[in-house]
Amino acid sequence: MNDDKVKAAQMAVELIPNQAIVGLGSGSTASIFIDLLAKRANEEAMDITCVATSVQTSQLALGFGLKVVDIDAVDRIDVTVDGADEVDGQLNGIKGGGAALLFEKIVASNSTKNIWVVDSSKQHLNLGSYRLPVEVVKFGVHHVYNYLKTRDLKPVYRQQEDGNYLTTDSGNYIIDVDITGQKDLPQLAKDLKELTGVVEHGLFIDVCDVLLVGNTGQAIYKDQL
Ligand SMILES: O=C[C@H](O)[C@H](O)[C@H](O)COP(=O)(O)O
Repeated sequence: MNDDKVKAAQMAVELIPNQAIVGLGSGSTASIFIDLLAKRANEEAMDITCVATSVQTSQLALGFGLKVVDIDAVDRIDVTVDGADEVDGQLNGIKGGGAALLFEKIVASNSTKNIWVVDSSKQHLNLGSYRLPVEVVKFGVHHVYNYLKTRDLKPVYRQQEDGNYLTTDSGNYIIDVDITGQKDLPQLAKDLKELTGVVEHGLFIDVCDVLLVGNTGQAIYKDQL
């Protein structure tokens, strides 16, 4: 287990108040957080209700004994803790390396506070080292792929180990694109959203409120930047 991810997850667990409705992210760092949250909730007899961002996360949390409810069973999520694939100096990020970006963005959008847990390898001055995941409905996907090619985004279908295209929890495909050289990311985010067939993309702009960095023990608050 990566110690830096554990440290970031530990820092996040300390920020969860009793009786909170907690959004559970997806990926390896979020999974560590879920484990530690379950332990703390058990030790301190906390009353925590969780909303999961993927089938895998839901199963993991239930396995640890956490109470998991459907997102539509709650009015609002108090705090969501999630990982990220890349984060810039303004706390904007790329997510979706684990293909959970759609549910992650829905949960994040309905959360009062979003905490990201990372190790410092995820921090970059500008986004683009990580390929941006774009979630696309299966019908007509190749037309979207071709369009992304014309935009010089160097699209690549995400594949499983067996060579088949990976299918998300919502039954869609993921196309990973190269955003190096894209100067205006908010505009790119809009353009991608407007593209028929695109369900969501992994650019999370102005979403993260607090970034917890494991190796340095830093807590970076968006409103203090
Ligand atoms: O779809 C997956 C998520 O966006 C993850 O939060 C992201 O990939 C980071 O995962 P990890 O903590 O495993 O690096």
